[in-house]
Amino acid sequence: MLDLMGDAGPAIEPLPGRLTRHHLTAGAWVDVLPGWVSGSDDIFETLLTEVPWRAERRPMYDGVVDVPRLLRWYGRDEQLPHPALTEARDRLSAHYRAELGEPFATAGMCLYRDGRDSVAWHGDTLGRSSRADTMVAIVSFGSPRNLMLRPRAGGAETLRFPQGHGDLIVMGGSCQRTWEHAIPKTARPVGPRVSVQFRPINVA
Ligand SMILES: O=C(O)CCC(=O)C(=O)O
Ligand SMILES: [Fe+2]
Repeated sequence: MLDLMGDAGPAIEPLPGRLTRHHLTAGAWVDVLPGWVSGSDDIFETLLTEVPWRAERRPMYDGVVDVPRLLRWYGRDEQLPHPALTEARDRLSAHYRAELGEPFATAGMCLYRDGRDSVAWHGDTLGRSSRADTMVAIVSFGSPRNLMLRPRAGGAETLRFPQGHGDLIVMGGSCQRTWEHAIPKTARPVGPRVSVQFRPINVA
């Protein structure tokens, strides 16, 4: 999982011509590029140790439950915790500029401490993404976990996209409105994973 060349710094490959697009139903798509960021050990270490992770609690039924992952959200003008993440965001913005029509701006981060941490089925439908096509680009660091996708309309099979150290997945088109995604819990022994989600402004 971790890079063999431990002291090699992060390197971010150019995006043009390397992404594979999967067209889903209803105008949704995902682009994938495994191993987009190499030499990611340094980024992962920084994310684990320097991000001020927060535990959240949310109302559920008649009680309050712990959100099963730690969170941190970086606004448009906030310095990201590692320069390679700024470079990743800027490369994504440049590559998708024509199709997206605006840059990626915010960075949401999740820390899945082990296989018991997860995110339940949902679409990122707060803000403009409830009505309009948009993109959410996710870069993963650390232990691999599965990102699952299923159409809201039901019917089609659930799709599984394994997300490992340095992998990129971009959900685009109507994906947030017409499909749902999840990171399921796993009984396999897995170490921590951090995901960094880049979104345009007013998409969450
Ligand atoms: O961790 C991931 O890859 C997905 C996180 C996610 O879906 C979210 O924060 O909205
Ligand atoms: Fe999400």
